[in-house]
Amino acid sequence: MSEAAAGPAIRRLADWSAADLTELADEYGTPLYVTDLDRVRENATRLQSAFPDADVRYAVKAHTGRAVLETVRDAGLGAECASAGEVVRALDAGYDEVQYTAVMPPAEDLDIVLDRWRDGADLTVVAGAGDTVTRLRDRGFDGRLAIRVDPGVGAGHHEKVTTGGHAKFGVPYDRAAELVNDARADFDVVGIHAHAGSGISGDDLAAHRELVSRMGDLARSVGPLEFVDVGGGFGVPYHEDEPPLDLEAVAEATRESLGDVDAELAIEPGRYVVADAGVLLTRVNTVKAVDDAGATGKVPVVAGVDAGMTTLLRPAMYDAYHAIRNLTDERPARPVTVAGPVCETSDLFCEERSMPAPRRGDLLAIGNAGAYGYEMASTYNSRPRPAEIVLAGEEARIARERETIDDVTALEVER
Ligand SMILES: Cc1ncc(COP(=O)(O)O)c(C=O)c1O
Ligand SMILES: N[C@@H](CCCC[NH3+])C(=O)O
Repeated sequence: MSEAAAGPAIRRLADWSAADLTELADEYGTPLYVTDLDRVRENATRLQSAFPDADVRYAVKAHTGRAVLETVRDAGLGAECASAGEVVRALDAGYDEVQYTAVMPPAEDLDIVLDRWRDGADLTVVAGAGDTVTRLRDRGFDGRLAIRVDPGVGAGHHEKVTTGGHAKFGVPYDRAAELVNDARADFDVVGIHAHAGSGISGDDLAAHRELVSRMGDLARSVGPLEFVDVGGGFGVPYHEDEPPLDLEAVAEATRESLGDVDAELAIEPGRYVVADAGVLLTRVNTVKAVDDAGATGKVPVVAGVDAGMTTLLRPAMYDAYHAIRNLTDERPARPVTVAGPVCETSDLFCEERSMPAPRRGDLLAIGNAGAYGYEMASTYNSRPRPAEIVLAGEEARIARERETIDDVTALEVER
């Protein structure tokens, strides 16, 4: 498949039609996630084109909505799951082969996943601790097992999403070969696995090379395997002026660093598949002029919107930058702080960013909201989660209904 068939490497917020998004917000209300399934398919296809010899598994945690899962499955990717819930959702969405990467797995997760395995699901369990291997053995699991390794090298857009080099994830590199060989007595050991972290940019290529090279060495030391999984983490540009990741260069670096191994390469990207396929629409409800003109000489404005950290957590949690566009009007720029309705100081989408001064009623679009957006939404402050619309060709349809306050209290038990 050519690069052209898979679309350009990044879809910027400016590329979305303001008229179409405004129509959706008017019809379905705000806050509203909009996910373009055609773009999801393009991203999946671009990954397969860049890594034609690899098994590409979508890290479903980035966006686990059914419509996205089905689109990615139809594009031919597998599923990488981090919990029993994700495994169940991937199997229900029709994935033939599912990988469960168990992180400190609660007993209930192991029980649910192994029940599915006993029922015949084609599952690979990735264990990141000797203790997890023991628990799997104790539960009578003798199926497809991979060992997650701490590669000792990490990368990512923020320290909170850097996994490599953190003792939480994987078995120590120098103990991995022994664990793989021991496990062969009781399981069908099919692979080794490592993940550097999330949001890897071109600047992190050296860390990626190092991780892959270490995994190549490990693979050669343990003998034939079905796969060497070098994780996901491929980043997308969040700033308007950031270049897209050169996927071909990453693929070439991966092949070179892995060297000759008696195993297939596997990767498990999440963000890359869905980030630029999603926008979050939010309506301005409050505008405040702030007295202090500051160094810019322009009166800063705080614009209150109906989405908050409960809708899109990334700015509050990682200080993540998301592009913001006023779809209603292009007015002269001034320093604007966009703030949500949650009673937390960190509930901000940007602080004193130069953008057209919003007015009450304006519609704002927040870019790259397709990955770790809806999935990290919460009901803090008793705020119902937003609705999600999916686009496919000319069609727009509701994929997740807007929650209500009744939904938020539905599980409460009265005395
Ligand atoms: C084990 C594992 N695989 C894959 C991913 C997907 O990462 P990303 O969405 O950055 O591609 C993650 C998240 O960091 C992960 O922890
Ligand atoms: N949730 C993170 C990515 C972490 C992925 C899981 N290991 C983000 O939004 O950037």
